Amino acid sequence: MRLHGEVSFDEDEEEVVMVPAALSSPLNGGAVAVTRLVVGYALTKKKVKSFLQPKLLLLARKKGISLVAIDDTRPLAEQGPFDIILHKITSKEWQQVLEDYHDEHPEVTVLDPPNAINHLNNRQSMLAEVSDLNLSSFYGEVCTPRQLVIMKDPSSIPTAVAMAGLTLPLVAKPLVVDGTSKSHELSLAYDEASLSMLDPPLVLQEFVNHGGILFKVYIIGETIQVVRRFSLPDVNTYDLLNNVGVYRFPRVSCAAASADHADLDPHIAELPPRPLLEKLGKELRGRLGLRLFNVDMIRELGTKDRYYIIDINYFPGFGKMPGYEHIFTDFLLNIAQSKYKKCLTGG
Ligand SMILES: O=P(O)(O)O[C@@H]1[C@@H](O)[C@H](OP(=O)(O)O)[C@@H](OP(=O)(O)O)[C@@H](O)[C@H]1OP(=O)(O)O
Ligand SMILES: Nc1ncnc2c1ncn2[C@@H]1O[C@H](COP(=O)(O)OP(=O)(O)O)[C@@H](O)[C@H]1O
Ligand SMILES: [Mg+2]
Ligand SMILES: [Mg+2]
Repeated sequence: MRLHGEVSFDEDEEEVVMVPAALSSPLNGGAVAVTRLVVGYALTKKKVKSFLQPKLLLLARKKGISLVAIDDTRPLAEQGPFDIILHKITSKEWQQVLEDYHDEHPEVTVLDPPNAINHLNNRQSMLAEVSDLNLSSFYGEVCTPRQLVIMKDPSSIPTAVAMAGLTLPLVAKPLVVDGTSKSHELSLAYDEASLSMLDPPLVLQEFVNHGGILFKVYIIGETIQVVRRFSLPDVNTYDLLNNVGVYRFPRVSCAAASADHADLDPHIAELPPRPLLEKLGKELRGRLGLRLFNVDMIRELGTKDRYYIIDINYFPGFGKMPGYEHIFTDFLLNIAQSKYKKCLTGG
């Protein structure tokens, strides 16, 4: 572990060690840690605006965390040194730069490793990781809707759907998730014949009625926070019998507008039990190899504890989370603290 400074002694003759982390407990021999943690970030302008809010920057500074913009016009190796690199850039070039840099600097924590993030850039591999969760002993069952991947030939879709036995209506989602607005252009299909109007590659996912409320489960390291968001309305039999075609629908649930204070049916609005969320978070961190993500989860209408994961997002809009600045800065310091403790114990 690279120390930023050197051992020195303050006026109380206390050994003061400059370490790249805020250690709340005294160091060996009673030294008190002085903190400085350097976090390099590679984020789009839009993300910088939504995530690096003044309240985060202020608290980070108070906690001895320097947030440094990575200059993508200069070699990464000439920048830093960094303790942590935080990023959300989808280009292959950036991924290669990051992987080469990490080969040279294994001591730098990359949040999160590009190869783990790539799993979420495809709506098939995204959910494949969580299709066989077995959490039923933790207050509920969590699964994923049945879905079918269509790579090409739209005319083949109606037959493929009939062969797969998928139940209408279906949500059509672009297969690739790459941060563009196109990857969020979703449609609802009411009948099989209309499916041939769709534009592969896509995934067709069975629509699950869930009372129009979705749970956004945000995960930052070991911290989990769940919020309610408005979602698509239920589709009843009448709708199915009296609608044909494929309908594009706008982005509904990423709006910051929370449904947490809406007047909702308690059976629909009741949050998933905390033990379930804790177990789910632990499972997903392990399976996905990620520490910064969220999960769109719905409870099937009429059930008490049957949940479906319908979407997983890397480095989502944490800025919308109440109190995110405290959660995120503590998360960064905990990373450095555990690295430094490992360094002290040779672990
Ligand atoms: O896909 P969702 O569920 O709308 O979540 C979005 C999504 O993560 C989006 O990222 P991207 O898929 O466009 O790359 C996030 O945009 P930013 O990275 O600019 O923040 C949104 O913030 C997410 O919304 P939410 O945080 O409500 O899940
Ligand atoms: N299988 C589904 N059943 C019911 N509603 C769904 C389903 N899939 C998506 N939705 C609705 O569409 C919204 C967007 O779908 P999602 O998979 O989260 O795409 P995005 O990555 O664009 O957020 C969800 O927030 C939810 O409201
Ligand atoms: Mg979503
Ligand atoms: Mg998404």
